Amino acid sequence: MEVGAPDYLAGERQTAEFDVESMKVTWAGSRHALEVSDRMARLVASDPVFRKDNRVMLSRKELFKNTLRKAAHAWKRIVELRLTEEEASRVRFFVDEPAFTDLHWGMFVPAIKGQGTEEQQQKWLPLAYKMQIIGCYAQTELGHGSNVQGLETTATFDPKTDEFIIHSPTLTSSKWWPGGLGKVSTHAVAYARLIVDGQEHGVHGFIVQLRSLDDHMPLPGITVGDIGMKFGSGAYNSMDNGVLRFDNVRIPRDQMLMRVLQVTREGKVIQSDVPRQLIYGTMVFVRQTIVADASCALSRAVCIATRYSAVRRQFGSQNGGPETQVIDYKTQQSRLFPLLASAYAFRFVSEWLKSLYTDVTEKLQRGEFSTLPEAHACTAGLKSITTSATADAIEECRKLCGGHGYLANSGLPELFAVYVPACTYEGDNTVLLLQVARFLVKTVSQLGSGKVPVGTTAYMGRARHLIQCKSNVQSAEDWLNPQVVVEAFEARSLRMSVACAENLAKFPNPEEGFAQLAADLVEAAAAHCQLIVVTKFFEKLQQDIPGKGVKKQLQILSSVYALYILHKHLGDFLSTGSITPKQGALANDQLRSLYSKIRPNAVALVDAFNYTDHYLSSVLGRYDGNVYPTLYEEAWKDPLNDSVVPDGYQEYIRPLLKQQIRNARL
Ligand SMILES: CCCCCCCCCCCCCC(=O)SCCNC(=O)CCNC(=O)[C@H](O)C(C)(C)COP(=O)(O)OP(=O)(O)OC[C@H]1O[C@@H](n2cnc3c(N)ncnc32)[C@H](O)[C@@H]1OP(=O)(O)O
Ligand SMILES: Cc1cc2nc3c(=O)[nH]c(=O)nc-3n(C[C@H](O)[C@H](O)[C@H](O)COP(=O)(O)OP(=O)(O)OC[C@H]3O[C@@H](n4cnc5c(N)ncnc54)[C@H](O)[C@@H]3O)c2cc1C
Repeated sequence: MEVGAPDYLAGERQTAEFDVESMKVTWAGSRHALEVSDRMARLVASDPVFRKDNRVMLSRKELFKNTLRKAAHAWKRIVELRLTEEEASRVRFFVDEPAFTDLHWGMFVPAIKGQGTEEQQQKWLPLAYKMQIIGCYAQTELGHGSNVQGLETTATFDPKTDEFIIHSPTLTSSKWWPGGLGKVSTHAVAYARLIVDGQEHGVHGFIVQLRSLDDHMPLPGITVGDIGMKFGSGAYNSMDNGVLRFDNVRIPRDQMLMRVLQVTREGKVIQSDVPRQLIYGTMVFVRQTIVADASCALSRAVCIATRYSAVRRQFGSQNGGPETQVIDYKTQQSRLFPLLASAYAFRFVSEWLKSLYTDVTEKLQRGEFSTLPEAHACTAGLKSITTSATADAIEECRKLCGGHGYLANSGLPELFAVYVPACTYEGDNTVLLLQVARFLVKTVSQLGSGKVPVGTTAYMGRARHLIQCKSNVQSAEDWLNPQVVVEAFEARSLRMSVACAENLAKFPNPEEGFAQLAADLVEAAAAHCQLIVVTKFFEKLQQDIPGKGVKKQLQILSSVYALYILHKHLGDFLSTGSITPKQGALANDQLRSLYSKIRPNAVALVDAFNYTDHYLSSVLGRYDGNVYPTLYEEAWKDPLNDSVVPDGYQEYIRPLLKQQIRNARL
């Protein structure tokens, strides 16, 4: 905010009962992270190349070229200022425009790191780090995305030349969707069925050069292009999602990523001690980062809706006084505050997931693979529930802003359009929950075998208690006790998983049973994942959290998150007998009183996200709350208002009006 400019939300900020600066540190993860983030946000906001207010007005070609310009400029600044990787990734984040760089840094580099041998990493990573090559992740095909084993592209070893021949045998084997592929990438990690000596060895990753490093023309045998416009204006159309076909393209043998499986010069196939599933490792990595992205997108939408709800007034004027701020309506609070609590919940669960991922990666390096299934289930499940909730929440925030939320300059329509594919990419959310369900059913089936469940399924080890326990909540106050809440969530989750396992046992063919019960299995999986989010929020509160009133606010938010989920899924809690209808009603009473506690802190709680006006790009979410004059000013900037009488008047409006006059005379 400019120094001396009026702050229309100052009154809201004065009622805060906690230290906002300390909350900023907690949200960012550390003082260092906050400092880096803050510095990079300002660097981007102050650079005119990164302006984005005109994005939705640009044609696809202009938008795309502008994205290239921004990406090149960002890289130039990163090199000039010698930014660290942490700083560089914050710059890309605040530039806030989907681009080929997301896939280069987010998937191409991690795929080589995770699936390449030491030598392969040494050869390719330095080139990628300096952006002397630009890469994408080419897995999905026209015919198959979820079913990775169903991919049709082939990689056939030719022992005569020591090469692989990469080929697209059918139309449906065309690579379809990879970001950065359409117009930019020089290289791809392409996934194909490995064939050696006529034998198939499953799907593996291959580094394939696509375009000349001299003139960017596709290499012989490569057909490549963009797949076309996507949902919304601006939005994800800055990305060149691409189509790619291979016509017997030859690559050297050492361009197969060989950490999991090696093919020797003689054509021998050697399985290393690394599990096959590591071929899916890049997806595990990215799913984990997508959970953190969910908290960013959600907090951004909530920040806009909260500030605007405090500015906007409707009805309730008494004796000519001001009308009621819409944030004071209980219905507005019951729709908005759970989303605010969810933003914090997703932030902390993503922090935890990152540490789990780091831990599992270290173990994998040491040759310990036992925690991989849990890492897969957690990343898949949390990716699924956080992205679904966030996509719904962005749309809810748009509605919370009434008519003005539908204006592009509210920032919400484009945020929704950019965000919503997160429910599909990196694994369709339903398909991912089915993976979690498989893991849960397996865990339940092993309960009697002496194998003690660990990690996020440790609670299943108390199955005997959880299957019959009764919640002892007697008052609304009791619902503020984390242990009471967690036990209700554990009982609900365990009972849903056990019910699924029992029903599955009735089918002679387990796969047929799994297919028939899929809808119930998905609900059991979601219940388990919600339990994880609730538990990790409460566990966060066990840590030392400095700053006046900060912990208190987080306690309130954690209870709001948990009781909101309980209220939303009351049917599950009641049908499993985890709580009684009376206890459900008490939870709702508690939720209502918690909303009143959030109310004076709401604006400060979104200020703690520390978003610049540039990043928010929302007239409604401006830090200073100066909404109406800005909306009015912005309207006149629309190209339609360049002339008072519109183009087309002479051809289409005037003749119409004249004709009406003639008709009227008749
Ligand atoms: C800095 C960062 C920035 C980030 C920027 C990013 C920008 C984002 C931009 C957008 C970018 C978008 C980019 C994109 O979109 S990239 C494309 C993303 N594509 C997908 O996500 C495809 C989704 N499909 C799959 O993952 C698999 O095919 C599934 C899993 C569905 C089935 O598979 P399959 O038919 O083979 O499996 P199975 O069911 O027989 O299971 C077999 C066994 O394997 C285990 N298993 C399965 N999966 C994993 C795993 N992952 N780790 C460890 N283990 C795993 C499984 O538990 C089972 O174990 P067990 O029961 O036998 O013990
Ligand atoms: C914006 C965007 C960017 C992308 N970027 C990349 C990229 O960079 N690289 C890349 O390789 N891919 C990329 N993808 C592809 C993406 O990973 C796939 O679209 C995704 O994995 C879903 O696969 P699908 O499209 O085959 O969906 P489908 O599997 O065809 O899903 C269609 C419907 O079928 C249901 N369904 C499918 N299987 C089952 C099942 N077993 N049981 C029950 N229901 C089922 C799904 O729930 C869904 O409702 C991108 C996609 C998008 C939208």
